[in-house]
Amino acid sequence: MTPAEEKDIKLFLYHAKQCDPKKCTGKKMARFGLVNLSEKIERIPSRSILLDPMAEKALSPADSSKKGITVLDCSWEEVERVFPQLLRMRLEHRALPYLVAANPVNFGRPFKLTSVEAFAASLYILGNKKQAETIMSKFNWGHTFLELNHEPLEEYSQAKDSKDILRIQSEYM
Ligand SMILES: C[S@@+](CC[C@H](N)C(=O)[O-])C[C@H]1O[C@@H](n2cnc3c(N)ncnc32)[C@H](O)[C@@H]1O
Repeated sequence: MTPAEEKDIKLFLYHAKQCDPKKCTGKKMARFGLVNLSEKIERIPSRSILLDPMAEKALSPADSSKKGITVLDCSWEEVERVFPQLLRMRLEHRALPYLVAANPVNFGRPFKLTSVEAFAASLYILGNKKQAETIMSKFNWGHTFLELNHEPLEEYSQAKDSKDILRIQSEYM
């Protein structure tokens, strides 16, 4: 698909109110109208992809038919407690493959992405590169994330399925 043909993928953010709202990248996206923000867990649409750092399956282009992408904006200290609670919901849990953070808090650290980085990486992998650039353009370090990860993101976006993603990831780790 060329960028001109891209149809926006719906983005959902469940905000657990565990971070400083002034520094929260998800809240900033909501201020720009780039994400549907909810503080009620039951509002997360079923069958959307839930970006879960602990999920067994990696996100791949084979997930492009799912109903939107959901990020759970919580503290990293709470991740291991909060995500297992969501397993009862009908969501497709997916982890992102090896990518390096470019945000000022975790710059250079693999896997530990902010909400906006996680959304942008997913959009890129699912073929919505223009939408990924649009959301990152609201952050002064946003372009750096896409630049720093350009090579793996391009490769991941050409992958066939989750297994293929893991094969590509192993070349970067
Ligand atoms: C833990 S919160 C932290 C948000 C941070 N306070 C902010 O301002 O962006 C980041 C969320 O992005 C998603 N995420 C980040 N890195 C991920 C990864 N490697 N795999 C899957 N999801 C990831 C998850 O939904 C995760 O809960």
